[in-house]
Amino acid sequence: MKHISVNRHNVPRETFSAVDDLVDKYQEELKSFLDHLLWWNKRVNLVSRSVSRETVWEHIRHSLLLSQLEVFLSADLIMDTGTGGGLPGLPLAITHPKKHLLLNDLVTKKCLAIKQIAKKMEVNNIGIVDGSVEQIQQDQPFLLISKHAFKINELYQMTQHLPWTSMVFYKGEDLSNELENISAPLEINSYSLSTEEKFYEGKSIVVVNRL
Ligand SMILES: C[S@@+](CC[C@H](N)C(=O)[O-])C[C@H]1O[C@@H](n2cnc3c(N)ncnc32)[C@H](O)[C@@H]1O
Repeated sequence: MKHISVNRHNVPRETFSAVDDLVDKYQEELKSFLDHLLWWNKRVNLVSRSVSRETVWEHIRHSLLLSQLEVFLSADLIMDTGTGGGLPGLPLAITHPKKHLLLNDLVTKKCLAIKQIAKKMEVNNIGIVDGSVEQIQQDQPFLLISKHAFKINELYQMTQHLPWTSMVFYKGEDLSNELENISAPLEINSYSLSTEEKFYEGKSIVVVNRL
């Protein structure tokens, strides 16, 4: 696939340290989000029912890794599609109050739950977009992000009509089955998160740019 270039990078240890500093700074708010998420998870299936508090906390920290990449730093409007219980969108909104985040999910009851969480926590820099990402209408350019919800080609086909500037995926490192049927020229930068920490083994953040 000559029209799609894939460049691979490793995320350095300092990036994780910077995220840990951010977690320390917003410790109280992020712990409150964790409490709300687990409370709602008993009523609405937002994350796996059997998942431990510690693992959900890791997902929150994982969500924040994007905040260290230029593609996020330079974006004012960000849409998180397939957000489920608000990951990665809500932790990013909590720690970046000057950015505006739109959180989208297909399932109305998940959207209602995250709306309630944001209201209770007074997180005012978000909007909720209920329904399939295919149906969304948006004129303003934005950064499209998604964690563990879509394959690259799947989301690309569903959002060709939207003015996203880049798409960011939280996913594994093997992209071989995800680029078929994309005819447009793209540049992909894949940032490996594999470190000595078991949680991040085989995980990456993939940035897709239109050329
Ligand atoms: C595996 S969950 C991931 C949730 C969250 N991003 C996380 O990391 O915990 C995938 C989510 O994508 C949502 N989803 C599936 N198809 C969708 C679509 N066409 N438009 C918007 N959301 C969709 C599902 O409802 C589900 O909440």
